[in-house]
Amino acid sequence: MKKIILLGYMGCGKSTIANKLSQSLKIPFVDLDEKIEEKANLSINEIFDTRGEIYFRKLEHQVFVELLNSPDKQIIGLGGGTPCYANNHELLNGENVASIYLKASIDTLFRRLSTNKSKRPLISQKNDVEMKEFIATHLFERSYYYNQAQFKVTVDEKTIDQVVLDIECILA
Ligand SMILES: Nc1ncnc2c1ncn2[C@@H]1O[C@H](COP(=O)(O)OP(=O)(O)OP(=O)(O)O)[C@@H](O)[C@H]1O
Ligand SMILES: O=C(O)C1=C[C@@H](O)[C@@H](O)[C@H](O)C1
Ligand SMILES: [Mg+2]
Repeated sequence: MKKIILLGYMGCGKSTIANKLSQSLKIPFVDLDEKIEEKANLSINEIFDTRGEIYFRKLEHQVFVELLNSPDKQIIGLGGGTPCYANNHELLNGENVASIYLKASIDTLFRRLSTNKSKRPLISQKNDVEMKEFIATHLFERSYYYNQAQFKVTVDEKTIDQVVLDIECILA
């Protein structure tokens, strides 16, 4: 398998799990958000603030396609919204791709994101009540796209190592 793709809502653990999986499988990890920041030479927050979300979504699609077309074996951690724009969800079932949805509940996401929202422009200005409501609605709207992944791993109440093991079983 050339590309292992991890996807799911902000805070579900894509970057954390991909890093661990990368160490365990000895396959390099590429974080799509970081690649976009490199390419634009701006942080995600700066891209949203100065260029707007539509510009970001076009760049996100372009960088995702470039990564998929590269010949290297890679673990790719998508951005939280990647599968939901520009028909990117259709790329989750491409040749040589294993796509895995890291599924987290609203409560898990709220807990993780409320302590860590400054780098996430879609939620950075929201208070706790607004954020919980936003996550619930947004996750519901996005679930159709996340469910296009080939595999699904529930992450609630699991340690990072447990999630990594679950993924290794799927890939074995
Ligand atoms: N299985 C887990 N158990 C406990 N905490 C976890 C687990 N997985 C991730 N976390 C924690 O949840 C937070 C969010 O994780 P991470 O940044 O990896 O999410 P992400 O999906 O990459 O988010 P984003 O889409 O915003 O980049 C981090 O603080 C991380 O340490
Ligand atoms: O869920 C989203 O739409 C986003 C998630 C992040 O990973 C970044 O890609 C950006 O903040 C947008
Ligand atoms: Mg991440």
